[in-house]
Amino acid sequence: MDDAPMFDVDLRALIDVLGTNLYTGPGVYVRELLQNAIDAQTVAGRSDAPVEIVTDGERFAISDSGTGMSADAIAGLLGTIGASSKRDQFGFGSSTQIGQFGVGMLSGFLVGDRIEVSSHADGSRPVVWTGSSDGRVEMSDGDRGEVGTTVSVHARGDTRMWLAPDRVRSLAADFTAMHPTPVLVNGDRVNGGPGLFGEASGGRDAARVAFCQDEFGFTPLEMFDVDVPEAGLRGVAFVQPTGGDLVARAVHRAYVKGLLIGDVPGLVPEWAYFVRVVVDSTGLKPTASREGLVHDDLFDAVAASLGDQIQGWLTGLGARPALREKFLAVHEQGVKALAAHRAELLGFVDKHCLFETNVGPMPLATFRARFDTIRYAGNIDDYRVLADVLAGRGIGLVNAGHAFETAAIRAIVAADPTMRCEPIGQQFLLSALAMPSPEVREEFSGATAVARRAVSPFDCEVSLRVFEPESVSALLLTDDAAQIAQDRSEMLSQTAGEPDAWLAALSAIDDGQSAPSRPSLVLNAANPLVRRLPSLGDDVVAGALVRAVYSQAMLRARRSVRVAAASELDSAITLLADLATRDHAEGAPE
Ligand SMILES: Nc1ncnc2c1ncn2[C@@H]1O[C@H](COP(=O)(O)OP(=O)(O)OP(=O)(O)O)[C@@H](O)[C@H]1O
Repeated sequence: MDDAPMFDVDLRALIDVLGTNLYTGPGVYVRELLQNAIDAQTVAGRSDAPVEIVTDGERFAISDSGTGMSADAIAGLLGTIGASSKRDQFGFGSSTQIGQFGVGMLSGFLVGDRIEVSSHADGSRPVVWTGSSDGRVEMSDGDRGEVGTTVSVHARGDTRMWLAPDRVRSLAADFTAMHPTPVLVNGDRVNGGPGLFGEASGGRDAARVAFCQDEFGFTPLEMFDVDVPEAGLRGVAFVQPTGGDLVARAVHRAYVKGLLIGDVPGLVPEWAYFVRVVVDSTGLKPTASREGLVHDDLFDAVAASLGDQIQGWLTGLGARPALREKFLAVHEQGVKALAAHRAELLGFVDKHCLFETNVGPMPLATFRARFDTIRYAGNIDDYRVLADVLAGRGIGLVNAGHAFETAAIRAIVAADPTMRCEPIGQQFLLSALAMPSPEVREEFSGATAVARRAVSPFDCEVSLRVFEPESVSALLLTDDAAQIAQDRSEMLSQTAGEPDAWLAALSAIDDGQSAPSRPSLVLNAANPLVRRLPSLGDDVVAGALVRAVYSQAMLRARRSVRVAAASELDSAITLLADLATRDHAEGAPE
């Protein structure tokens, strides 16, 4: 069995795979070697001792005072790809160290062809191990005095930039910013300073603001602590001071055991788009590249828990009016937009987000306490037509003119079965406007019939009401459903006879439905011109007057006139203009 053939590994090819598929760039070698040094010191109980990097652009060397490795350990661990001392017998990663895959050291080959490890373990002879990217390894006696390890890499010609002191300094500083172990690059400490997670005294909050500005690019509106004990996670949530991007996935900053993982999407639920978090966790698992987190059950539990904590913060705004106002000034539309899809936001939107209503701006909860039914207009035109008239009659109306407001209202109502909700369109006005007296109705019976005939080419109902102001001769009330039905029937009639399968299908659907309500021309019996209708005695003139009134109502409702209707309306107005001017023109031809 011992003689059984083994895999030969083409190390160069393996390094290419790691470089192009696992890691985002050659700079990861700084991170991997730093992490090995910190892990070794953690195991040796010397986390407070500095890890020192010396680099001049040609040669990079990192020294630690960790456990060191004996010749046997080096042969077993470094000479065997995938071997790691950081997994237990069951293959589980260590709770204190970061590494576990046994490939990190290979990242040195991304920038150099030779890695030299000079190590001294307690009770063993110092040793030097050299590994080459062509797969050759050498071992010789070393002369290192203190226990610990120095790993050196010599730059390949094209990789010198990755060993440049400034570059190394910035990579090391980013990676170890949250770690207590002091890291020196060419003698200068690159990490430390007041941490994000210490006590409030000692500059912690200023450090948090600076972190948010540097890393997320904004000064937070508010910041608060978050923690998820089962993931050994602590963190800070920063609330964005400007409306965030609802579509882009927000990324958050994650550290594991104090070492940078990077930007991680999905760490908080998408509805909490207004928050960015920085977290440090001992339980979340880094991916093999260590530049992302494994999306396992614990990750999902963390996202859910952070969501709960952000929701708790939102709820708490109820008792903090000044901050709530600031928050709503930038995020009101955003949370309204998401409320329909996120039960977590509904309560907040219901209680605190203002909706325009015909009795002043107010949250829906306040509106509901005042009116037993949430009546809302689903578009702004309808709202404008209806708001004042209904307010005058004591009927509350919400402007749900933006699509997401309608959706938010529906979701809020759906969450509470005791609540009543009624979308209303312009036709609702018909029931809200006063009917004329029986005498006036009687007086208008003939005129109404003439009016119906006059507007019959426009597929329109005629009703008679009395309303303010008198100067308005008529209203054209068109609900969306009626308008859509009218547009569709017009489209069908224009294309009649054309063999179009899509239109045929539409027409088939149409046949199966009961006729939708048609637009209504509501004549105002209080208007002087309309009042003249019953006494005109000439149906042609009366018809022309109704069509002129219809044109005015069209203009007022900001509806455009269809081509077919335009000529009918044109001749009506010409007739009236002719009648009105006939007696004034001197010497003009008849
Ligand atoms: N500076 C060091 N001091 C002591 N031991 C070390 C040092 N660097 C590496 N080792 C040993 O070599 C092993 C292999 O290191 P390598 O970086 O390849 O993988 P790892 O750190 O175990 O896992 P990962 O691939 O996840 O980083 C380590 O498990 C550790 O036992």
